[in-house]
Amino acid sequence: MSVDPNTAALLDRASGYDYHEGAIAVPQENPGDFWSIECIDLYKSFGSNRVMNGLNVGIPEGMITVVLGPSGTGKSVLLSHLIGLMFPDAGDILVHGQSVPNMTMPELLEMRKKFGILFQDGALFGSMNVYDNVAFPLRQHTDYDERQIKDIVMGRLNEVGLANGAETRMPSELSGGMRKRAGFARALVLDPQIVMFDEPDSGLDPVRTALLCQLIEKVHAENGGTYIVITHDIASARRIGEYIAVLWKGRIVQSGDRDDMFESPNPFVRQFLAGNPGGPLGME
Ligand SMILES: Nc1ncnc2c1ncn2[C@@H]1O[C@H](COP(=O)(O)OP(=O)(O)OP(=O)(O)O)[C@@H](O)[C@H]1O
Repeated sequence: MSVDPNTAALLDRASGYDYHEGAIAVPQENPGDFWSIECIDLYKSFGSNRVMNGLNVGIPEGMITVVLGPSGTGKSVLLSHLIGLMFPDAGDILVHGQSVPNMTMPELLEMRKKFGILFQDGALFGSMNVYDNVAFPLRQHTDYDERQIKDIVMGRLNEVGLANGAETRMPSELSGGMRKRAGFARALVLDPQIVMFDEPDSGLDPVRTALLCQLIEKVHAENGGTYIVITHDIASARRIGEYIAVLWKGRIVQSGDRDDMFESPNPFVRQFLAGNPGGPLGME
């Protein structure tokens, strides 16, 4: 399947700028030293819909990376590839230097233990209260007794500001922001090395989005680890993105440190980060 001529022309123009696809070229002596995750020349189509179109990006170890792009541009598909829920038609994904598409099922299951994921709506089990939701991964994947589980669950709930009686409430009794915080606590209970957030700002007003961003930064500062935040919210990217990758039409237009990105000479990136409807990128 070929890329439509307008897209090809815009991507060619974008590739004339310094940073395009450049970041992945940073050498590392040992796998995982610098890049926690590397996506190399990823292609993925659903029928005639090409979603990943030669995507290259590195996710730096130990930082908060924001993957920013408009709706429908392949952000959730990218997340699914990182944890081996989807596989590329071509290209490779390395997690700490190991190729995800080439893993056996047991290796995949082991690799996924590195990840904690906060889904858009928190993805809580509706039939369990907040405490049992957060305890669930511990009961599934560890031999801890209930006293140890309680220590961890209440510690994590305290961290996200939900250890104040909210633990006994059902998900349907929580606000959208509380559901996300409960999902965040659950994503952390197994001490993941990599935490992914799929549009943490979706459905939240600007103040609650800002508070959630503050919480993500605080928890990251306390726990370390590699955080990947998928969003189309530029304010969130500016607030928490130490490293930012701009995704458009299944490719990374530019990635780099926040300051480099917000001072980018690349008109595509400038348009994205300014949220400006006028500019070289269209939303067609
Ligand atoms: N399982 C699937 N089967 C077929 N097409 C899919 C599948 N998953 C995603 N797509 C398509 O891939 C494209 C990208 O979808 P994706 O959900 O990754 O976008 P997104 O950038 O996360 O968008 P949003 O910000 O709206 O959530 C869309 O055209 C979507 O229809």
